[in-house]
Amino acid sequence: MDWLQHPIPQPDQRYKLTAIKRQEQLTKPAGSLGDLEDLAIRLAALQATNMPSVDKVWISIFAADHGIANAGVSAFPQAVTAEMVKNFVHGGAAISVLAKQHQAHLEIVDVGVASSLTELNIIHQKIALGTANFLTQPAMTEKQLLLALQAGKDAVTRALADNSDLFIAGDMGIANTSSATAIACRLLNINAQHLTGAGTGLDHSGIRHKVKIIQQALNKHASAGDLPLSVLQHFGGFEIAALTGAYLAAAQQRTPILVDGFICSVAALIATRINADIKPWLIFAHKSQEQGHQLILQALQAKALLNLNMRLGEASGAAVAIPLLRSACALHKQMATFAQAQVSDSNSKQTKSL
Ligand SMILES: O=C(O)c1ccc[n+]([C@@H]2O[C@H](COP(=O)([O-])O)[C@@H](O)[C@H]2O)c1
Ligand SMILES: Cc1cc2nc[nH]c2cc1C
Repeated sequence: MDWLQHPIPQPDQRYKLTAIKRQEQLTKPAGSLGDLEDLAIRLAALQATNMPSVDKVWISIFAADHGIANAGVSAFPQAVTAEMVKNFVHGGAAISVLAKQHQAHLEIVDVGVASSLTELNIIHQKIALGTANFLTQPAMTEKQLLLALQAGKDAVTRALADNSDLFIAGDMGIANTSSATAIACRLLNINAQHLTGAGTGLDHSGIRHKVKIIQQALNKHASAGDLPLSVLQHFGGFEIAALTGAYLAAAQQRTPILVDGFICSVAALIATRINADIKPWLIFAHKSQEQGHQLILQALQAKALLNLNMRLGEASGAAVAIPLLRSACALHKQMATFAQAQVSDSNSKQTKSL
């Protein structure tokens, strides 16, 4: 698995400078398009082009189950993971609607759903029938971890073969906020109490129980240390490992990444711990309502584009941000410059009327 350590290129500074200059020349007061200007400049540098575009968007949803679901940490039963995968395929899920609305390619990858999905038209890379319960043992073996990371890389290979100019990944897995929370607690050295949230909708006593379980697991695996791959192996899940592998592979291959909510941001955090050079390739779409997301974003020194109180996962928060990226690119490309439109710029002499 030496590919994990492959270098990640820096964004292209020449295209960045050219894009900054162009933004200064467009017919608007300097900086008035705010974060949309930064987005266009970032995308120009990442895509190494004068005119960035996000016309071809690729979305991979990684689905898997979690042994920790047995500990009663989710408001929903484990069966929902498989049921939602069917819903994705049949077009009824939020991400199905959003992918269609934005003409994005949507694929579902089964990396560890507990029930058989062989009849479905999805990518079949099932590693096991869910992770082991990390309360009692490591969530996965080292071999399983490597397979899950590879499944993420494989998704990027398909995205690039399709000439995608933006990569989005999403997660589906009942109990995966417990997995993601435990990982973040260990990587950031924070107690479970400060990071644990409601996930799919636990009430106060449900959250108290979830905190207890996650803290117990953190104590049990104290000797696992805080190296990112060890933490991932101990706390899971297969879809989080696939997200991590996908993000690293996308950045290695110069593809900008639009990151979804809490679970995806934890995968992004793991990826930055494996190779900090990934940072500029990660565009954070939204701040999830999940309690710990703000702390993860802070740790990554990242500002999310949107704050819509969403907490769905399945790449939905990233998908709703696609039009923002498209607007940023369209403005950058199509607005007239002051010279072209013969509009006086801020340096022009004021004509004094007597
Ligand atoms: O990404 C988020 O911000 C997010 C926040 C809360 C819940 N989810 C989704 O809900 C599921 C996990 O929630 P839970 O309560 O079962 O741990 C999983 O399928 C996630 O995609 C996702
Ligand atoms: C219904 C449902 C849909 C989801 N989509 C992503 N995670 C989810 C969790 C639940 C429970």
